Amino acid sequence: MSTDAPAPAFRLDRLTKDFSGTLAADEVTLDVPPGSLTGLVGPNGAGKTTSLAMAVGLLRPDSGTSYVHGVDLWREPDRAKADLGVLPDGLALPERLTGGELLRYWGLLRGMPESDVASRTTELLEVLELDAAERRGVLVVEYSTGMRKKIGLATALLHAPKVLVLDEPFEAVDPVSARVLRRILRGFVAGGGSVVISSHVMSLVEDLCDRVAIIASGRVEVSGTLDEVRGGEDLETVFVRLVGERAAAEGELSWLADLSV
Ligand SMILES: Nc1ncnc2c1ncn2[C@@H]1O[C@H](COP(=O)(O)OP(=O)(O)OP(=O)(O)O)[C@@H](O)[C@H]1O
Repeated sequence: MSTDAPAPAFRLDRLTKDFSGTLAADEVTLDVPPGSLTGLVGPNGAGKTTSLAMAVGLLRPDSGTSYVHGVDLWREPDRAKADLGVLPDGLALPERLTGGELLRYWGLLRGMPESDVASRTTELLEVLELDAAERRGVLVVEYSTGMRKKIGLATALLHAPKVLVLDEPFEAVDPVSARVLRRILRGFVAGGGSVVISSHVMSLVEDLCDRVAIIASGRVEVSGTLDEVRGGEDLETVFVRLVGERAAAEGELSWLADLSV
């Protein structure tokens, strides 16, 4: 066996899901090396959320599994999930709590020591700029979409996981917070952590990620380092070529073409 490449920190291994005839994920396979930041991109309905949900244990695959540092997540979920921080799509949070209360609840549920939960909660609320809302006693149910995304991220980070899986973490997040988040993720990776994010923003993936996978119609079309996948072009060009661009039909949306009064 070759000893060249380190064992992946996170592996999606032939994950497959058929929703009553819709093959949402077709043997989706992806290796995330330790200390890397992988961007998962693909058009709407490509299977990103389905694949990530199966990979983190939120959706049972028809077949295939995932491994967190070699631990089979579907065979040993408790062990695998201890090292996993997840921001799922459409996170359902206990809403009648403040952000701080939610993090405390989450941390104690994870079995963390109270003092760690308290100090990390304070720090996370401050770094993610949720501390002012906390002082006003704002409940999560009253949070904006971006604030909900940030408190979701805080729950993913609280227990210092080794692998982060974040479904569209930058969606609805303001530019200042996005910078903070990029800084957090870069620091996390520099410390040996591994990250998978899904995103529709090619420039963000090119700026942040060192690896990328393009998924279309439930299949990983290409994956590798950013440079391998781009092959000298920009990511959007490669993406559109692989995924296929819909040609404009003559007269398309003609009712929008002349809005003169
Ligand atoms: N619970 C479900 N029941 C039936 N079909 C589903 C279900 N969830 C997803 N699908 C279908 O599976 C396919 C993949 O959906 P998925 O949400 O994984 O795509 P995605 O790449 O995350 O899309 P987007 O970029 O729009 O978020 C789509 O055809 C979708 O309609």
